[in-house]
Amino acid sequence: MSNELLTPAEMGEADRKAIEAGPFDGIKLMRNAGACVAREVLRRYAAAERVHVLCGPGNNGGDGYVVARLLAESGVPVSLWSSGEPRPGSDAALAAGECPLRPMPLAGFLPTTGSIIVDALYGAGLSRAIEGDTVRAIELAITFGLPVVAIDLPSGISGANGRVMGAAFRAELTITFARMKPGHLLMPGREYCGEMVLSDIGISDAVIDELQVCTFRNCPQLWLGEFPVPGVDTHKYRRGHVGVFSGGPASTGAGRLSALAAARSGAGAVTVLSPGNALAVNAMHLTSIMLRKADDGTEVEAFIGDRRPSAFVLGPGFGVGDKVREFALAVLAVRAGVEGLVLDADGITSFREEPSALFTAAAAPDAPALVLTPHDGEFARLFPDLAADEGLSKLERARQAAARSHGVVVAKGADTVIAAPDGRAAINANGTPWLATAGSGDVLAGLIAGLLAQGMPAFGAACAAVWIHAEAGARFGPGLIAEDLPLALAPVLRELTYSTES
Ligand SMILES: NC(=O)C1=CN([C@@H]2O[C@H](COP(=O)(O)OP(=O)(O)OC[C@H]3O[C@@H](n4cnc5c(N)ncnc54)[C@H](O)[C@@H]3O)[C@@H](O)[C@H]2O)[C@@H](O)CC1
Ligand SMILES: [K+]
Repeated sequence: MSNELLTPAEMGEADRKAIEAGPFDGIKLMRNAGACVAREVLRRYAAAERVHVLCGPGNNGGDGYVVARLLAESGVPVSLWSSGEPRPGSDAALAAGECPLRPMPLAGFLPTTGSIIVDALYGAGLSRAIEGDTVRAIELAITFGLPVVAIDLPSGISGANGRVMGAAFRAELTITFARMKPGHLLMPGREYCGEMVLSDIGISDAVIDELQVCTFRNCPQLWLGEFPVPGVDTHKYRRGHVGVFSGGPASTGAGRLSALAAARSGAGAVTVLSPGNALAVNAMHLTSIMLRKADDGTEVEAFIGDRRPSAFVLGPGFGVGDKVREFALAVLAVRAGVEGLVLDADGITSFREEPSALFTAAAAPDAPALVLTPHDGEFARLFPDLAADEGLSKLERARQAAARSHGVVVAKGADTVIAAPDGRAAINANGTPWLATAGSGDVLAGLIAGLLAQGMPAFGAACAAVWIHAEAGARFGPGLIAEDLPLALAPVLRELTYSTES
């Protein structure tokens, strides 16, 4: 696995363990890191008239001295600038000693057009806001419109949470080592990193395994082993049955989008549970998807008893109020057969006055899995204290929300975070702005429920759905509307299904 995300502290620990385990000591790891960066610079920026390497006082600067030496040895014109001397005896001091170029003070940094910048000022060790000469260098890079290649992280971006600390370089390319960090994927860090390259510098998987990391980049590797593939002897009810609650006559579309997505995801049957006064509207728009009246808890329970549904979607277009709470608690009270409840949109907002009722129901032993899919506003309604806590990253917020709610939390956005109550979390990285369209969240909710209904565990189902949804949106591209998404899921699902067979 190479999709673990390491905080800067965990990365430091991995460096130490790798050095202890050998065969590479600190300076050798640094030479490997510098060599990876130099290779990328030579390959991608062969036409650069000059490379300005900006070195900080720590090991990030140490990588920079290696890059400067290797580029100079390759005949590239290099200017070396330093914001502070490396500590005597450190690996960075050794790397500086091996570099034939003498650094000039960063205070005098003046680039020329046609050159590029290698940013080796601060990486994992950034501990406070950037200021002074570094801010000036960042401004000059912008003024001259120079491409920036960042080593490990663009200086000024926190590896832990992706925040800009004072100011930051906007890199065209960021080369990081061993594993990515949360700050590479959380916004705004992701935008500042530009294209990302993950380089192997000789830190083994065994060393990373020892850290028992529970934060991941969301990619198929994380959940493909749990992805449902129907056996040849299956029948429709073995592929799961999803119930989707519809809103009233004027807001039935959202539920139908969820229903379509659940059906496309491979669930064998889908039923729209509709208020009596919206049955006619729903009936006009449904073909393979079933329709059933559900005006109160008794009718929901009767449906569960008769049809043995395995997952539900509640919230899209439903309207805020008592009925949501009644239906959600009725579903969470089922003790066998129902795998999960996806609570979205109005479903989340309806619990704002009394979230503990929801969380307690989800905490009960053998309760169906709860999956919450809030965007920022909905998140703040259910978890106001976490949303207001400036000290928490989106990753930490989602993780705490999952622990508190006893549910899987899908904190949506350009950097969707999926967190499980047991502490696992994944940050999604294939998001696309084309998904920022009305109804796209309804499709996501249906997709999660469809995967849950087929027996996929809740965290995996949520991660898979987020990734598949984004992949489908990105492939469709311009012109995408939510109605297109259920069908656009098909090629992505097809590829995943066949890749599990190889
Ligand atoms: N052996 C290792 O540990 C390896 C480390 N590597 C590199 O080492 C980096 C981490 O090195 P370090 O832990 O030394 O950290 P950094 O080099 O990122 O920064 C630490 C130094 O910067 C200073 N500093 C932090 N924030 C500052 C600010 N806002 N303004 C001014 N000074 C500031 C600190 O006081 C310290 O001197 C990684 O990002 C990676 O590039 C790689 O060489 C691979 C091997
Ligand atoms: K850097």
